[in-house]
Amino acid sequence: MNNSLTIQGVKKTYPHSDTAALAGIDLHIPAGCAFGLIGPNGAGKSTLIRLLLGLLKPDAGRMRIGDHDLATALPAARRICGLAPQDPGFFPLLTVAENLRTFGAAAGLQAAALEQAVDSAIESTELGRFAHRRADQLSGGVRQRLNVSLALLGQPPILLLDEPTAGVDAESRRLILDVLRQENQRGTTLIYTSHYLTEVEQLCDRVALIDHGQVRFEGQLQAALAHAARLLVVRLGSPPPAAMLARWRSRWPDGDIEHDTLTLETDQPIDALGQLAQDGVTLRSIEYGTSSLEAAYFHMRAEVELT
Ligand SMILES: Nc1ncnc2c1ncn2[C@@H]1O[C@H](COP(=O)(O)OP(=O)(O)OP(=O)(O)O)[C@@H](O)[C@H]1O
Repeated sequence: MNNSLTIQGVKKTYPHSDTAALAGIDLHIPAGCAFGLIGPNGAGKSTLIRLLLGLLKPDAGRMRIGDHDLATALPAARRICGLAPQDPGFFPLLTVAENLRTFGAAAGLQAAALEQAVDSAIESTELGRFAHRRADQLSGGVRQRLNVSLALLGQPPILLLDEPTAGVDAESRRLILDVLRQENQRGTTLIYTSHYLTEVEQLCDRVALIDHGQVRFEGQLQAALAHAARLLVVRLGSPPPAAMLARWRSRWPDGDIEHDTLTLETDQPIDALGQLAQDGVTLRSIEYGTSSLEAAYFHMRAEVELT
């Protein structure tokens, strides 16, 4: 089965808004990939997920899920996607098991297949002891486990997960990540949005940074991390005086200077440190060669601000 996704030239402006939520998105998400969508609040991540689910219509562009073009075959595309939305849509007065049965039936599962799908979703998210508890009486972590288990119903080959660990305790968070990793190892394609970059780093093999409705970086996680490994991050004793700041901005036009922190992408960290020593500044700490998605994220965001 083809469980890749392709997004071409997708644009969306909400009614009564004068800025585009998505200003032309092109992405290809390969089959079986764990794809992290990252970006600041309001970047357009949830809008993209809503468009992929057909909850919104794009103003321009095309989207394919598997072999299905969303403009002409939305129901078929929806059938191969499981969704964990940012605001869970389950019924508060129904129990966990009743919610699962209701959603499973709505997705077309029946009789023994429905019971088997419900049991399997409960088991993988360890919801057994909450099966008969009403959804509105669940803690935050267990609610999100239910949200994820609804996405898993019937083992769809594509999962769209919009911040499924927001507000979740460490235990439920680990459980959710483990479940998603196992799904991905079975070949399920994941599209995963989160503000927790360490999670994205643990789970995903490709990432896209979205900002102001545009893709600012897309590629292998390892490429983003390699990028971060060339970052020199220097924390100064105090913010540089205005004249020095101006000198640095012309010396390192691509550098980022935020209060008392200078970030440069360079292969020559010793040269840069030598120049700082000549300027006579006090250094509080120096980092080079560390690679985390968080470091890469801040650098990519700084680059966006420069453009
Ligand atoms: N229903 C709506 N009506 C009007 N504007 C909206 C609506 N939903 C989102 N927006 C706007 O569209 C832009 C993109 O929002 P979106 O929710 O897609 O961002 P996001 O990256 O998911 O943010 P977050 O990380 O906070 O969830 C923002 O400027 C937001 O204010």
